[in-house]
This record gives sequence, C-alpha cells and structure tokens, in this order.
Amino acid sequence: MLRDPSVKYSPFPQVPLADRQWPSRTITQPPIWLSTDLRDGNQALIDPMDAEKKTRFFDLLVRCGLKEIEVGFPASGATDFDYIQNLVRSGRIPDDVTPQVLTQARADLIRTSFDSLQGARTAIVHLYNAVSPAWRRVVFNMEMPQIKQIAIDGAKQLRDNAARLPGTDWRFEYSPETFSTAELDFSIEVCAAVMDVLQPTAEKPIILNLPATVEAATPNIYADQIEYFARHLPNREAALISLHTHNDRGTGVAAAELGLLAGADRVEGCLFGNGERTGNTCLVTIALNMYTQGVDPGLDFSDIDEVIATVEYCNNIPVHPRHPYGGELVYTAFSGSHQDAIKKGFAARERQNDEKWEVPYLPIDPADLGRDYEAVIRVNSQSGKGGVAWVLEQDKGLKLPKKMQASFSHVVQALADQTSRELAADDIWHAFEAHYLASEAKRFQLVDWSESHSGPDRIFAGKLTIDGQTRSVSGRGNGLMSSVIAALAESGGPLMDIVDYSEHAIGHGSDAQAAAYVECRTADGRSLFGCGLDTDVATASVRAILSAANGA
Ligand SMILES: CC(=O)SCCNC(=O)CCNC(=O)[C@H](O)C(C)(C)COP(=O)(O)OP(=O)(O)OC[C@H]1O[C@@H](n2cnc3c(N)ncnc32)[C@H](O)[C@@H]1OP(=O)(O)O
Ligand SMILES: CC(C)C(=O)C(=O)O
Repeated sequence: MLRDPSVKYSPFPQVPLADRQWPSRTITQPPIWLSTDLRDGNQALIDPMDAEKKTRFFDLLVRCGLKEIEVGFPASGATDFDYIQNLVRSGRIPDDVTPQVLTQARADLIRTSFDSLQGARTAIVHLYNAVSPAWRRVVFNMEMPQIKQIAIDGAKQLRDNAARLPGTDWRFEYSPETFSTAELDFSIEVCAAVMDVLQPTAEKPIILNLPATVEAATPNIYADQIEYFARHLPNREAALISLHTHNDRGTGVAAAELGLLAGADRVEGCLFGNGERTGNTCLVTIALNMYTQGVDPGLDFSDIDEVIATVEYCNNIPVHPRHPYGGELVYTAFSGSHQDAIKKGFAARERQNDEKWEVPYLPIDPADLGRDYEAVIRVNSQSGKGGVAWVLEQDKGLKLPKKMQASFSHVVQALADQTSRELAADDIWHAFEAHYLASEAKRFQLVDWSESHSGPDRIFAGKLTIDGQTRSVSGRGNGLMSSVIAALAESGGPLMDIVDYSEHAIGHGSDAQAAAYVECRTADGRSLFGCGLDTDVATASVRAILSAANGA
C-alpha cells in the first residue's frame, strides 16, 4: 500500500446541487423492479447458466413477482440466443411479465437481439455504450461527439428493427454505461439525443438506466447525480429513470435507496447481489428494507429458503451466512445479552394485542420469510442464561424459573468452555438430564410412593433407591413436599427448606406431562435446584425434591 494514496487516487468531486431535495424524502412506494440475474448476474459467473438453470431461475423470478426480467445477452452466442427464443416460444412468460435483453450499440448485435425475441408479445431492448472519460479514452479512443454518435446510431437501429418486427410491442431502454463516473451534462446530452431518435411519450416512456457501473463514490453522490439528471433532463415525463448500482465500495444497496429518494422510478439488480465483481445491488435487501418500513415492495420472499436454494443452485455461489435477510445466521444470536433481549421480546409479544413487531435485535419477523424461531438463539461460550433457557423451552417445553436458569447456565457455560464449540439443543438437554433428572448415578431415586393423612399432617411413604439400595422411607409434614423432605432427612439426606416451587404442563391432552421445579435451601445456606417430570403433577414434585437433594 502507498503511504500517500493521493499520488494514485483522487477524491470524487461533489455534484453542483445546492438545493438537493432527496435527503428529506422517504420511500413510500416500491419502484418498478428489474432482475438482471440472467444477464449481469449470469455474465459474472464462472460457469454461466445453461438453459435448464436459466429456466429454473426465470420461473423463480416470476414466482417472486418480478414483472421485468433481463433474460440475457442474445448476441453473446447460441446459449443465450436459443434460450431466449425457446423461452418466448414456450409460453412460460406470463402476460404481465416483460422480457428484456441487452445489446452493445452495434448494428449486427442489435439485429440479433431483436431476432431472439421474435414472437414475444412485448419486450424491452436495452442498448448501452460507455460515456465516461476513462472509457472514452481507454476503450473507444474517441471524443464526446463520437461517443454520442454511437448512442444515436444505436437508437436508430432500435427504431428500425422495431419497425422490421411489428408483431411485438417493443419498448426501449438506454444506459449511458459508466454514468456515475461521467460528466452529468454529457450523460444528459446523450440521453436527450437518444430520446430525440426514439420519440418516447409519457404513455410509452423510454427507460433511461443510470448505472454506477463501477461504484466510485459515497451513495449521497449517486443520489445527487440522479436528482441532478432528473431535474435537467428535457422531456423528463417521457422517461422512466432506472438505477443500476454495483457494490464495489459495499454501498450498492444504499446508493440505490438514495437514488430512489432522488426521484428514480425503477431499480435493476440481482437476488442476493450477484453480478460483476462485488455484485449488483441486492433486490432482496432493498425490497425487504422497504417491507420493514411498512411499505409493500410488491416482491414476495415469503419462502426465502426456496429462493436461496434455487439461486445457489443456478449461480453455483453460496449466499453468505451473514447476507441481509437471507443468510443462515442473520436471525441467530449467540451472545448472552442479545439472547436475553430476544427472549424477553418474544415473551412481550405473547402479551401484546397487536401485530407490531418489536423484538430487540431482530429487524424483521423471520416467520415473514418462512423461517421458524428455532435458530434465533443458539448457544456457545458467549451465551447466557436466557439463551440456554430459550433452547430448553423451544426444544423440550421446559420453562425454568429465573434463578434456576442462572444456576443451570453455569453448567452449560462450563461445557461450552470445555468443548469450545456450539452446543446443540441435544447437548443442552443431556446436560440438563445429567444434572437434574433421575439417572443410575444419582444418590436418591424414586421407585414408588403413596401419601396418607393424619390430622392436619401429610405422611409420605416412599420406596426409594438410596446409594443403590432400595429402601422404604417415610416422613411427616404439613404438605406433600415437606413430608418428602422429612423422609429424606431421616434417611441420610440433606436438611433443606423449600424456598420456591413452580410447575407447568408440557403439551396438551393425554400426552401432557407436568414439570415441577423447586429451589431448596440447605442448613448451611446453599441453594439447591431440582426438577421433576412426570405425567402426574404430584409425582413430578416428589421427583423435583429428590432432584434437589441429589444436588447436595
Ligand atoms: C457493464 C456491462 O456489464 S456491459 C455488458 C457486458 N456483457 C458482455 O460483454 C457479455 C456478452 N458479450 C459478448 O458475448 C461479446 O463481448 C460480444 C458478443 C458482445 C462482442 O464480442 P466481440 O466483438 O467478439 O468482442 P468484444 O466484446 O471484445 O468487443 C469489443 C469491441 O466492442 C466495442 N464496444 C464495447 N462496448 C460497446 C458498446 N456498448 N457499443 C458499441 N461498441 C462497443 C469496443 O470498443 C471494442 O471495439 P474495437 O474492437 O473496435 O476495439
Ligand atoms: C449495461 C449496464 C446497464 C451495466 O450492466 C452496467 O453499467 O453495470
């Protein structure tokens, strides 16, 4: 790296727009969406999609609600050309979906592009040529007037080919490629020249797509560029302004969002941000960002896992586990304070009377995307009692009292530190079983019991295994639990008092079980926690006392 990067790189200049309006606007309605997965996404893949993959992707895009889909670059070769022709002939393009194709501004390529769409009811042909200084100099070795002429000639080809194939309702899109690094007034001049040729109207507008072909500035600059363009373009009402951002600086989504504030009508992008280099703007993220602001994006990602599976299959690229909204880990908290807040958020939700979503650390309800709540909390060495309790509740229906949660969490923490890995629900359950529930290794185990009354007292008569020997024990108290404690004390067990008791049902009907929890205090002031599970609630509480005694 250079000590002084300014010898090699220059800061991006400001846009001369003193009275910019976009910063005080909000997005209140969705744009027109175009998916370029089958074109910009596809051209960036190691192995571009074959017809089978393109078909699967196309069908997915239709299911997600895309109404404009860039299906390929027909002049690139037979793979795309044949796919597009077959797509048109197959009848699988719904009436409300418009296919779009991209072409360079070269007469033969434009002709091929039109031919690929022959027979389509309606279609968009998208023409591009780069307009920025570096491309003019390096790629084309041309001055501004010649670059403008490429666009004008291309527009004439669009017009003439549309006249050649009148069976289709043709629409046109023009991209001044590299718009965001070009002189704004020149982009406007070129777009206006293209409009002069194609004569769009408010009823049949041209799409002017303004790409950040390579993202080179902060998103506010892109927004300024869009607002400037929209305010200075002649005959603005005859154009739909479209955004096409790339993610080179990691702000492709932000740029598109600010571009919408700046007055754009349409957004081009790819699912999960596939595309050249760092990718195109992610349509899933922008759409769901709107959704979480209460704006219906008009795209349906309610089965996000199906979307991911198809996208990963077709692109042969995994969706990153931290990708917004879709990533495997984006609704998962491992850390204790997040888990505590999420658990409280879900508990508060059960008590509230409306749908408003206010679960801390979860910006969207995972259920809206077809995800369940199982993965929202996972346990490792960073976790806390709330997380452990959540997993036991989700997995086994156990609702541990708060102090017992804290006590058991030490057991789990030790296990996580020892194993240095995530603990699965099964690991946690086995630790709980080993710690609280009956097992061969426990000192006191229940075999059978009965209860009788003597005046105000209760008399517990139990058959227990104590230190491996089956023995009959009995105890007297003013309730069942105190009589069990008395029986234990007379049989070599600890002297304890009950400090806290709770119980709840697990499940419903004849399969229901009772869970009982006790906190006992020993003569020397220690707290012992116990849990008992049984189909009978009284037996569950007897087991809970024995469980606490086993902890002594
Ligand atoms: C920003 C983007 O994503 S743009 C889309 C890019 N996508 C693709 O390129 C995928 C499909 N492309 C292809 O299959 C091929 O590149 C083709 C069929 C388009 C063209 O193939 P070829 O002519 O063999 O090669 P190539 O792409 O290198 O052509 C470069 C020539 O086109 C010119 N050119 C580049 N872009 C354009 C344009 N938009 N309009 C007119 N001419 C252009 C270049 O200046 C260069 O001209 P030169 O040969 O006189 O120097
Ligand atoms: C052709 C245009 C729209 C493009 O893909 C880009 O500039 O990134």
